[in-house]
Amino acid sequence: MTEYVTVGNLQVANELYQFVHAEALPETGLNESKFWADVEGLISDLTPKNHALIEERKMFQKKVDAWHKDHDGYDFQAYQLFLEEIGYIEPKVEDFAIMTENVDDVITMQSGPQLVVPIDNARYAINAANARWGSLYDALYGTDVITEAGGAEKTAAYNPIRGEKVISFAKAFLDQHIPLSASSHKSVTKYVVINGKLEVSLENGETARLLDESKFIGYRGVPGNLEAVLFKNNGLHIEIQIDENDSIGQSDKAGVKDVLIESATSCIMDCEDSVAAVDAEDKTRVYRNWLGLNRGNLTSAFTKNGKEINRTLNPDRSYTGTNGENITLPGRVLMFIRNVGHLMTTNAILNQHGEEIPEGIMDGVFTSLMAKHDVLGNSPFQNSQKASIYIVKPKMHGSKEVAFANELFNRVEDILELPRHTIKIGVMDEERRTTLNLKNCIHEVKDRIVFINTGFLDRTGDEIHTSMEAGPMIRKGEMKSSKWLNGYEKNNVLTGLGTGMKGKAQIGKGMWAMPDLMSEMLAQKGGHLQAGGNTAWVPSPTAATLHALHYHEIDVKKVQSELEKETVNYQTDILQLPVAHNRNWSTEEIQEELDNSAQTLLGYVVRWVDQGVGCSKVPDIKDVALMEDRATLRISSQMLANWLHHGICTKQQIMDTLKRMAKIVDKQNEKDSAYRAMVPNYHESIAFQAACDLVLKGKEQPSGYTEPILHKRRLEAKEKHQVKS
Ligand SMILES: CC(=O)SCCNC(=O)CCNC(=O)[C@H](O)C(C)(C)COP(=O)(O)OP(=O)(O)OC[C@H]1O[C@@H](n2cnc3c(N)ncnc32)[C@H](O)[C@@H]1OP(=O)(O)O
Ligand SMILES: O=CC(=O)O
Ligand SMILES: [Mg+2]
Repeated sequence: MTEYVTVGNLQVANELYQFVHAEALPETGLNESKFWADVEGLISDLTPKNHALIEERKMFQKKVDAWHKDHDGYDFQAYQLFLEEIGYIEPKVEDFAIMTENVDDVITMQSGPQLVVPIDNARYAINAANARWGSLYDALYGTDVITEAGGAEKTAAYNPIRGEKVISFAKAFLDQHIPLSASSHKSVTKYVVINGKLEVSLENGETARLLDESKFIGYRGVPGNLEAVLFKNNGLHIEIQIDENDSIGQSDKAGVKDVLIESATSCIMDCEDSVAAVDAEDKTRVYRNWLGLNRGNLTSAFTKNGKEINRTLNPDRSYTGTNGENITLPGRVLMFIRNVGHLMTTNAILNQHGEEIPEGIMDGVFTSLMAKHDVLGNSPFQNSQKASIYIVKPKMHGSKEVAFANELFNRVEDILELPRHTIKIGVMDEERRTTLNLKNCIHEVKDRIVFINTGFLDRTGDEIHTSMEAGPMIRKGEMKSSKWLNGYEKNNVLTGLGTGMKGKAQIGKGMWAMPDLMSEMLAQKGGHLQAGGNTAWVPSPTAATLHALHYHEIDVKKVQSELEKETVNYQTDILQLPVAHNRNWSTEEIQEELDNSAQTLLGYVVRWVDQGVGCSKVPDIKDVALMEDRATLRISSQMLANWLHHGICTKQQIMDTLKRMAKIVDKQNEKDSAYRAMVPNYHESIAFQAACDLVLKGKEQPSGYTEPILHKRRLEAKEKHQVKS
């Protein structure tokens, strides 16, 4: 049972109240009683508006459902007109350009990878904050980018054959982007600095310089005996590390022990898709981690490979510049915090009627309160050089919901005594009504917007749910190449550019959801830059280091300058529903689709409900490990619900499939001592019941979201098993 403290007319969970009182509020310059009184006023003013917006979502869904039921077949013109008439497609605002000020250079000047991390996991969150720099040697050695052919297996001890391949790849990368005036980095025997310029000795006895000398910008050590050489290409840094005594450096002609890559320039500390936080206890843990990141004192102690590790935030990096001046580069990423959306309520605070308050309002207040410590300089580190707070707001439907987020942020700034527009917003374009009205959405926050991003996973879930009554959907694997999705991606970039985002805000692309397929990522994810994205999401620091290589190859600003000339309207494409017209799937194909969705769904849900893990790596039926989160779960559950609704499969088939897949998932988790098997007591397993609900009640879930069922079942599991998170 949650214990509450009465604060004015609010009931605040004791755990949260004590945290705010003792840890979050001190040194913010805020008066505690005024703060709570202001929060109470905010909750009482904005809760009815929040609820009204959720009601409006239901109203639209009802009308869309009814339209499809009334219209056999798909008449595009009629459908478009209908959406306009009901206000689902809004009249477009006049042209405008965003006006956001005080935005960090990472956003306005640099293009680079964006890492996402569940903030409830301190060990991962600190790792993410430190992922600004990554070892290219480690990223290559540890992944499938380097094949195991020819004796290059990943062995427990260092495999010099694999090591050779890694070094060769890294030096070829240097040759491509930091070329020498002659020969190759592979032939360098010494790097030295002479009169502020880099000079290299080659194994043939000759010397060379850089083809473009401006790419050398600094060093560590002394000019004749360097420890590090610093380069800049396309706005991103590369550091060659030299140490002849190091085990790798010893075997290198020039003593090179590693090539460090500026990797994730920014990171999203996530409170949403990747997090399982269902009550005051969980939310306080989330907020405490965020506070620690803003105060610079978050730590995590753990044992890895028999070694005790105490992980802390990395300091900035120092170099000597070419004119002998000191250069300092950030040692950490620029952090955004992703709040939850407008849907859920939380029992961490109850209002004057004893009702749960909207969780998004609570996140807005508290994540900004923690970030005020960064604005005030209450940390040895600095996140924003421009005294800004960066919040990503997900899962908003249409411009009214964005206007609501703006109103919330205005009010929060007033409560926290922050200048107007200190809080910047990243708008996730991941719901259909936002895609169709993106320009209007951006307009509502034109003074604080710093990013738009295609969250194509949630967006796919919303596409399925919105058109549930239109017919059975195409198979999951076909979604990525479907017309609507392509149009959605293009519309996002062109709308961003059309509202003046080039050089002012990020136009982001979505997650690489196959964390172990790095070779494939290297082959494909450059496409995000070619499409005009100046950032794109990666699931791990290693992926960030590898994805950073794309930004050396492609100058996104140039790509964007070309795209800015395009004036295509993609609305017609966006409205092409992914309904399967050719439905002659074989029994095997149908079963394969059911198996695939059921396996990843169960593999994710069982850890969420029983263990409170919000993001997991789950093998699919082909044994490819997939990043699963609430958005991918939304797709799987809505797919199954859609096929069930249209009679492509029966309830019995779904149940048989879930039960069969539960056995496989149990087997996959057999080495986890904390795991609770779902088989044979399906009725006892709260996780299995949650999985069933997600499919069988999927059609009724608001916008097809998974969190109402996940939260309810997790709370039930915590209660039943007396779990402390
Ligand atoms: C639709 C959307 O909203 S997408 C956004 C939401 N998704 C995410 O945020 C994905 C974040 N990624 C993750 O949570 C993880 O990478 C997972 C769950 C996919 C895989 O996790 P694991 O199975 O533990 O990965 P794996 O064993 O390969 O690697 C673990 C190591 O990588 C690190 N790591 C993995 N992912 C991350 C990350 N996102 N940030 C920082 N470090 C990370 C861990 O700290 C750990 O290193 P350590 O032992 O030194 O601490
Ligand atoms: O949040 C990201 C998504 O794809 O959904
Ligand atoms: Mg999402």
